[in-house]
Amino acid sequence: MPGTEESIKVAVRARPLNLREKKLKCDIVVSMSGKTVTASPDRNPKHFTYDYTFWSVGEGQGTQAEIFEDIGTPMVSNAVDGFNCTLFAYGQTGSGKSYTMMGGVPTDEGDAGVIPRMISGLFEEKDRLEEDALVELQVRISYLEIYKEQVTDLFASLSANKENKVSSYEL
Ligand SMILES: Nc1ncnc2c1ncn2[C@@H]1O[C@H](COP(=O)(O)OP(=O)(O)OP(=O)(O)O)[C@@H](O)[C@H]1O
Repeated sequence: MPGTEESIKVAVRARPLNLREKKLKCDIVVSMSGKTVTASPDRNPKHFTYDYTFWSVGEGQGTQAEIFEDIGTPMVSNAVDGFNCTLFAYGQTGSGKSYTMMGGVPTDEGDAGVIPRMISGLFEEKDRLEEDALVELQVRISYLEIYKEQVTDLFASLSANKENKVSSYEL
């Protein structure tokens, strides 16, 4: 991000155990302290340091609002300053990518993910700057999924594509 030492920031988020994992009485095999994540803390611990860590395992911890505050807000202000920004979610299936990016229960505002929060923030900034007649801003958005080396345009099925075909491209 401009104005900071590193142009790429990496965050890790732990999600709560799901029902299946609870039924199986699975153990949580990571711990977090500050920016350090420890894998297998009880035997053969391995430490990894990130720019941000979000525990999200207990109630009210690592909330959607905190993720937006730490990651989304600086990206909105950098985008408004004219820099290209990318937010990229990576993780195995069921690890919480969609929940982090888009959110959970649609009717619960507190559950909204980083994308809807960033879009609101972006348009608030756009309105504010245009009201002051400082600039005229254009906003362009694309929404892509990369799965098994296939890039899929997730907006394609929502737009004018009447046959409901999703555009995708081989990498
Ligand atoms: N931080 C979290 N707090 C509460 N629930 C979460 C959290 N992260 C994920 N979940 C829940 O875990 C489940 C799996 O999450 P999600 O669908 O976001 O995973 P995913 O990585 O997008 O999976 P896939 O790659 O299979 O699409 C969902 O029911 C989601 O609501």
